[in-house]
Amino acid sequence: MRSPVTEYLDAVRESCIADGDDGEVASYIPELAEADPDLFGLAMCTIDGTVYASGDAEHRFTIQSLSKPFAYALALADRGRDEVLRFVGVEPSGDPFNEISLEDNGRPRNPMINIGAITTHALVGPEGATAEESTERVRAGLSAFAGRQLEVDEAVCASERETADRNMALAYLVRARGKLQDEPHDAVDGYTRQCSLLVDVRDLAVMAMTLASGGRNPVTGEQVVSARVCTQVLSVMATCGMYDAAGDWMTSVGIPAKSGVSGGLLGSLPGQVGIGAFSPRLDGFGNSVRGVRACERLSEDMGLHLMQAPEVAAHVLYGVVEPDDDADRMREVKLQGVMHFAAAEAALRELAEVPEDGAPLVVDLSRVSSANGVGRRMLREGVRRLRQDGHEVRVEDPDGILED
Ligand SMILES: NC(=O)CC[C@H](N)C(=O)O
Repeated sequence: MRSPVTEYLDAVRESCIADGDDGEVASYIPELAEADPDLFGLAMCTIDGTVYASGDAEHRFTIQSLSKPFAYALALADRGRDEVLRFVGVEPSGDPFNEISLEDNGRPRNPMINIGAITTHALVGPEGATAEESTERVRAGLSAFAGRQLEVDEAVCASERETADRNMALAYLVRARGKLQDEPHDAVDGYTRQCSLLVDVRDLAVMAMTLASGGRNPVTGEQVVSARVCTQVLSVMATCGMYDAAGDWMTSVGIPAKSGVSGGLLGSLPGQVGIGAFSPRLDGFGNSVRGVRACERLSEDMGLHLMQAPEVAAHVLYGVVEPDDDADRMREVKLQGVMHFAAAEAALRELAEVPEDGAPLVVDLSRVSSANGVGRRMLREGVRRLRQDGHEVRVEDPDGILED
């Protein structure tokens, strides 16, 4: 059976093509100007590692700025958040991607624009790593996000190096402010190799889903970075990933995302989906025109906006069975769904209502699908207090939801 999801992606692609062919292929890197402007691929990866793809999904292109969130993730993993924040900020610049966006203290404003990404590249690897070691760690790290070994497109890399005056100038500026750990030439060289890694839209979808699932690659199962690192990266993508169109993007699409000049675009919706798109024609901000349209449509049709309220808490109570005088006088509180703060709060309120009539209580968690740290602590505390008040409580927890 051909999946309806694949057919849906085909329909989204076709509707974006029907909208016209505006936008220009990037030409400031001469090799990029050679791209076929009509290429258009779209892919989606789910949390269990299923990848759906449509259109030119096998075509490989250079990752360019889509590498930035992943290099940032590696720097955070290798040096820690506080250390990385000493060198690169997290504020949206509102500037184009190649602007001189420095704070008064000399820190680049964020890691998603060139000046911040060059600085970030030099922070990958252990303290004291050589420029070559950082660059190889970036290649290997991005490969782990993709779940396959990524290679550099040497022609694009050489082409960008020859025209990298502006990036070189940015690197010298940061170096002059004491925020660049490598020699400017080495940092730009490594960053350019990072941008020249070849990917296709499936890779992007898997990489995006890895960020969206707390750092675990859904296909290989490898824990690439920690969940805490992913939270930081996704937050910066949400506020800075689409350059000076970031606000417009967040309100209309509502998915943490990153774009790049070769025409790639990726979106990471925490816990739900990773999206990869490729179409080389760019708008004035340097974002893929068709990629943006496709994401707008996916978000609208599938209700993917991050700020849309989920309906978890209201349905936490599956039912209460009151003690039956004829039987063994047991009371049951049956809970269901995902146990976050809001759901656990509703459950605690229900537990607080349990009358002190001596009937033993069963708290049934067999329909609870998962709990986070807060949900678990709150439920445990509720049970502890009931017992302290003299209730006889048994917790039915076949999946070990309350265990760490
Ligand atoms: N926006 C981009 O994709 C820019 C990346 C490109 N390598 C550059 O440094 O200019």
